[in-house]
This record gives sequence, C-alpha cells and structure tokens, in this order.
Amino acid sequence: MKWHEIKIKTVSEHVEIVANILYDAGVGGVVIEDPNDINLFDRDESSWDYFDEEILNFEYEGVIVKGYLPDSEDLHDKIKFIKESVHKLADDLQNKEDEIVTVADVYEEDWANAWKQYYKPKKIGEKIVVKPTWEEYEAKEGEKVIELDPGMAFGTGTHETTMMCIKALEKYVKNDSTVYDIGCGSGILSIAAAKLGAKKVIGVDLDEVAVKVSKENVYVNSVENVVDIRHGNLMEVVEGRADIIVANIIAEVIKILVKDIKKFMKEDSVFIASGIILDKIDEVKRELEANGLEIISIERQGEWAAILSKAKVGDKNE
Ligand SMILES: C[S@@+](CC[C@H](N)C(=O)[O-])C[C@H]1O[C@@H](n2cnc3c(N)ncnc32)[C@H](O)[C@@H]1O
Repeated sequence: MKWHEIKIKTVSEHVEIVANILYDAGVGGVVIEDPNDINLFDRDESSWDYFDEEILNFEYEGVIVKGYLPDSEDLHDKIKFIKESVHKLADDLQNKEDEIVTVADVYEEDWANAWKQYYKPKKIGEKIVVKPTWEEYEAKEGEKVIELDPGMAFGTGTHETTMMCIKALEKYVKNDSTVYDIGCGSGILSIAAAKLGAKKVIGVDLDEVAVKVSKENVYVNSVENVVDIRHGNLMEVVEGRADIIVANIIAEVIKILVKDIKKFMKEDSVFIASGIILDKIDEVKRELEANGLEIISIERQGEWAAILSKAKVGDKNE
C-alpha cells in the first residue's frame, strides 16, 4: 500500500502543536526525531551495531516530526491543511526556514520497519530494561525486562515522557498496588507496573491500534493475569479506585482528565501526569490544584515534564 510521509522540520517549542496539526489531519501516530535527545539517539557509538552519520549531522538543525497518511481522495486537502497550518506557525519565527513541510511517497513496509535499526535494549531507572522483541539481551541481577514491539503505537520507552513515568512507577508501585494506565499506547507502562509487582493493572487507549498492540505485548510478557487492556476514552471504561494512576498524554488532555481524577483515587493514591511540554507546567499544575490535588514533585527531562500529585490531606475524595 502506498503512503505519504509528511515530514515537518520544526523548532522544539512547536513540536506539540505540529504533532497536533498532524493528528488533526488524520495521521494515526507521529514520530518525533529530536537529535538533541541523547536517549533517542544514543551518542555512545560503542553501544551501536549501526550508526547513521546523517543523524549526527542533523544535530543543531531542529526537530523532525513525521506522520503518515494513506493514499486517498482527500489527501491533497489534508496536505494543504498541514502546510497552511505549519506556515501560519512559522510566521512567529524569525527564521521561517526553521519550519518546513516535505512530503514523500513511501511504502508501508519501508516506514513500518525503518525505525527498528535505532531501537536497542535500554535500561530505564533502577530496574526496568526495555528490550525490542527481536533483540538479544541477558538480564543482569535485579533487572526486570520488558519485551516490546511497539508496532504503530506510541511507547518504545525511548521518549522522555515514558521514561519519567517508568521511574515514578519504580518508586511507587508496591506488591498490592492497583494501577490505571491512561493512554497505554504500546502497553509499556502497564507491563512495567505488572513487572514491578502490581496486583492489578488496567490500561486504556482511545486508539484501536494501540489496544491491539498493548494486548499483544501483555501476552508476550506473560502478564495477562495482571494487566487488562481496554478500549475507551480516558477513565470511561474503568471503575473503582487505583493506588496509582499514570497518564502520559499531552497537557490539553491531562487538563480534561484531571477534572474527574479524584473519583478514581484513594486518600494516598498518586497521580503521575506526563507528556507535559515545559511551557505548560503551570497550566497543568493550576488545574491539578483547582481539582483538589497536591503536587508531590515536578520531574523534568529534555523539553518535557511529569507532575506527580496526590489528593490534598483532609480533602475528601468525591
Ligand atoms: C504519548 S502516548 C503514551 C503511550 C505510553 N503510555 C507511553 O508512556 O509511552 C499517548 C497515548 O494516549 C492515547 N490517548 C490520547 N487521548 C486519549 C484519550 N482521550 N483517552 C485514552 N487514550 C488517549 C493515544 O492514543 C496514545 O496511545
């Protein structure tokens, strides 16, 4: 099948807006290539089987956001919409060349597999190692290995927003914990919670592809007796209260989620909200506080933040 790769060169501050433009045009998922992100493009050449010089040369030239659209009758309108929206954004920039849209034809097989050469086993936090299913890895003492094939779903474990969630889960998951993972993508956080000993995990995603991929990954990791993956919007398909709720979604969606979150929390539950671009920390923090949550900590990695909060002491959960 023929697809069209929409590649947008942009600046870090515009990544979230550009990703949203692509989503609005109908792409199923976006790929963000930030060469300044050492976690995505590990600079330690000794740990690489393969090293792409082009990526290094790209170092100071900005961030690439890519999305894919299938051949369709309205393709031209969608590309026009993307170009116009990105050009409007570029008006704010001194150097308009910093924001450029290019379109290339690709075949499903090419783009579905191209990223795999960059994806290697990676240790995140103290215990969790994320290992692509096709790679070999020998676990060291105390390590918990997640076997993952993210396919078309978000969640390889290389993105800062995911890494901050995994580190927080390592800190808070106990053997009797119940965990809700809102926007589970590849299922990575649900599986991490299960491997860290959670008693029950529910992962939810709006995207059917993510649900399918999560279920497959849950099965590959043999945690299907603990993790239940559901298709749905935010908390609509979960009931009851969890000890930990993790949501790695963009700030705008977190702000909606926060309005009802306490109905799903106990007195000492922790809410891990990630996927927040640095500029939006205050907005999300205000929304959390306005809805009866108290900030525990704000973690930052690269351009992203994760805010950890809990119900305010003495404040009754609804
Ligand atoms: C950034 S990815 C996070 C994936 C994975 N949890 C991780 O941390 O790597 C966000 C996911 O949230 C899902 N999502 C976005 N809006 C949602 C909503 N309203 N309800 C449920 N899932 C949603 C997307 O489909 C996507 O899979």
